[in-house]
Amino acid sequence: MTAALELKQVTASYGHGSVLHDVDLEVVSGKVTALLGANGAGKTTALRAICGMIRTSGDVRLFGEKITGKSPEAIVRMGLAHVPDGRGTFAGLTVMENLRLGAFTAKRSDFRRTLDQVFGYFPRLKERMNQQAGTLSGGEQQMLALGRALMATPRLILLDEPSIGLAPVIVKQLFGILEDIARNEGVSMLLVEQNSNLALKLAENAALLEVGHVVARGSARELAENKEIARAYLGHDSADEGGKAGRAPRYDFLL
Ligand SMILES: Nc1ncnc2c1ncn2[C@@H]1O[C@H](COP(=O)(O)OP(=O)(O)OP(=O)(O)O)[C@@H](O)[C@H]1O
Repeated sequence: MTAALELKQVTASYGHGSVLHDVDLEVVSGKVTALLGANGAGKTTALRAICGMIRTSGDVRLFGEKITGKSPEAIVRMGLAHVPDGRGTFAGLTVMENLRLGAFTAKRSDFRRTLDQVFGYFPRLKERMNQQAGTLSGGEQQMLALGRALMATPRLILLDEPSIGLAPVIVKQLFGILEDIARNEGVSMLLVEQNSNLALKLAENAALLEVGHVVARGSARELAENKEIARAYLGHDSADEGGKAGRAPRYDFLL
């Protein structure tokens, strides 16, 4: 089966030195892949590189079609949606106006059906459709960011830290909805998440970035059950055992 997303030997920079180095990564069609790593490892940069937002070399393919070098708009039109860190909703626009903006690349005839689907997942957005996005709670804004992405009828969604700043009960609800979207709509996802335990529960596969290099890759279960990785990255860190993020060895057996 063609991968939803495939990166081969991808290098990316902000103009100075490279931040991503020869990254290979895959998202299986219809599945969730988690991209994990410590602060500054390059996770957000990887999402920006995929979206065409920064200078990138190597091969990035969306459902088999090369997208390296294409404009962000062209890539969105090919079926990719990006829910960025900080959510990226327009604070001065209403919920409905934000959702309409999300639909700008979608077929007009899909609008009503997609809107009903979004309101089905997020009834709170329907209740608040005339409210300014900037007045929503953090959880509602994250729902709006996801709803706006869904309005583009994407085949692949890139999610950057959806749980950040949200109360645990809202995070649980949000991840339940992400699971439903992946399962019911067959939408593929690449999920960047600081909360690795949560991400590995949702994802089938995962990759671990360290200073711009992929140092481990495998099924989510393999990564979750690996003691060294768990110690270094998954919140079971222990100073006695020397497991500090950023000092982990390479896990070549998983590459
Ligand atoms: N706009 C930018 N211009 C220059 N350098 C940047 C920019 N954004 C990020 N960087 C640098 O790129 C490296 C990777 O940052 P990135 O934000 O991708 O990491 P991350 O894994 O997403 O971490 P975090 O979880 O802290 O956001 C860091 O060294 C960071 O300082």
